[in-house]
Amino acid sequence: MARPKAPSKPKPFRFTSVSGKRRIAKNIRSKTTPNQCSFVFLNPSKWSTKPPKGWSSPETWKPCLDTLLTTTQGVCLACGDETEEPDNCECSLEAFRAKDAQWKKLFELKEVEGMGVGVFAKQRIGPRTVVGEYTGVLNPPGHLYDYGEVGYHVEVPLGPSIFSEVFGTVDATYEGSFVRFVNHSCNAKANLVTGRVGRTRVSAIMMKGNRAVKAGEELTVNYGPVYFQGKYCYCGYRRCKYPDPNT
Ligand SMILES: C[S@@+](CC[C@H](N)C(=O)[O-])C[C@H]1O[C@@H](n2cnc3c(N)ncnc32)[C@H](O)[C@@H]1O
Repeated sequence: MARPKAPSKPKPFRFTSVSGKRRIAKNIRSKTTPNQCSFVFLNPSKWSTKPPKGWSSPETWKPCLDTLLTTTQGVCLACGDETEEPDNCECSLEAFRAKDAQWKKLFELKEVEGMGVGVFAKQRIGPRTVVGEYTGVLNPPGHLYDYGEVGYHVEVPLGPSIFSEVFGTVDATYEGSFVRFVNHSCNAKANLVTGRVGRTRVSAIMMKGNRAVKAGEELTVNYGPVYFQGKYCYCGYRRCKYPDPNT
């Protein structure tokens, strides 16, 4: 599972501002420009040659994508195989990612007042649709915010077992897919899920079983209570759980 060849020139994301102008997207706090990237990769120099605490078989430790992300368990997010038997499906990660690369057919990025950029559907997206993979650089356990910005990370279990207690984080601060722009709502219609495609563990956004987004509607997920410790939510839902008392 070598890192795929990166495109020669990284492409930034563009969004439509509230005034209707097309702009290059920036990260909320650092104002750095994230680039589009359709795969998960790692920088071996950030990973210790010693196995992380809790790693099940220290003698097999090797900080590479094959060791960290190959799994034979979990639901396949490409074909929906739920049997936890990866031999039932031969889904290809490349094909899954190639479909994701066409994201602009289904979604567009638009400014959401007070929340930066958000993801909007161009056409109806139905229940249980896998919307896109959360991609970026895989950071080691315990390095949640060392190399990135709060808000652009997802935790991912490492090693062959889905019951692993060792977690890394996929950091999309500088490189990631369009799903890094998905905002939080207390009435979210999608979830962030961890599954597999073929034999590779992936994190992706998936529509809930009973919810759909209409054309023109924003796609949102629930970030969970930990994210909102000490922060306010501006989702605007009438039963918002973390409202700003001053608004
Ligand atoms: C994964 S990013 C989403 C994309 C982000 N809007 C952007 O422009 O890059 C998460 C960040 O978006 C903002 N955000 C998303 N949903 C929010 C909400 N419901 N209320 C307040 N801020 C939100 C916060 O700054 C959060 O750290």
